[in-house]
Amino acid sequence: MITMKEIIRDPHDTLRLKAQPVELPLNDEDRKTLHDMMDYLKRSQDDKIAEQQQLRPGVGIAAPQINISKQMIALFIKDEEGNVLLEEVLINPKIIAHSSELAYLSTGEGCLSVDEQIPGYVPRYRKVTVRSYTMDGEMVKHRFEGFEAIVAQHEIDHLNGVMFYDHINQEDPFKKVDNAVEL
Ligand SMILES: O=C(O)C[C@@H](Cc1ccccc1)[C@H](O)SCc1ccccc1
Ligand code: NI
Repeated sequence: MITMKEIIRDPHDTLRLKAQPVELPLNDEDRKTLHDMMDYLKRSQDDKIAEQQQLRPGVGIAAPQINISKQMIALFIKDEEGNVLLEEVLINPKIIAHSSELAYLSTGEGCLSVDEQIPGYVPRYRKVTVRSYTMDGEMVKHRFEGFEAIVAQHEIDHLNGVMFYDHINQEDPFKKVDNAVEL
């Protein structure tokens, strides 16, 4: 079971590697890893369990964050009423198209692998089309926009050794970003 102990922290080297593509169909070990990642997200969003197990809430997690340098991501996003908006795994994902328009969270971003707060806007594409694969090796295309697109890009960055703060304007972290919507 994944707890905060299994989540590696900056500046661990693995967070800066380009993760390896996984072989399809997934073997049992990789299937278990993905299941454990999704299970972490669900437990982390259950207030009681998160409190008991001292978990930081997450809406996404990438395998490199548990020191597995493979191209696997779990996404789990609910709305305020607790309805599931997105429950998806991305295997060997690639952004194959994106809007010219950008978007960023007015609150900036955090990361389960970064213990300190790093303030600043993180500009990302407002819409992305992601090609990825199912556990059985079927190719799928996902179109994400808004918050879901931001989460997907944050996680895909982890597969490329990129951290959210790499995108923050060092001179002026809260500088308004041209051609971007603030979410
Ligand atoms: O570290 C991770 O990859 C998981 C992050 C992903 C993330 C951070 C900021 C913005 C989008 C995605 C965790 O989900 S951070 C916790 C969190 C929880 C709910 C909403 C936003 C961020
Ligand atoms: Ni992160």
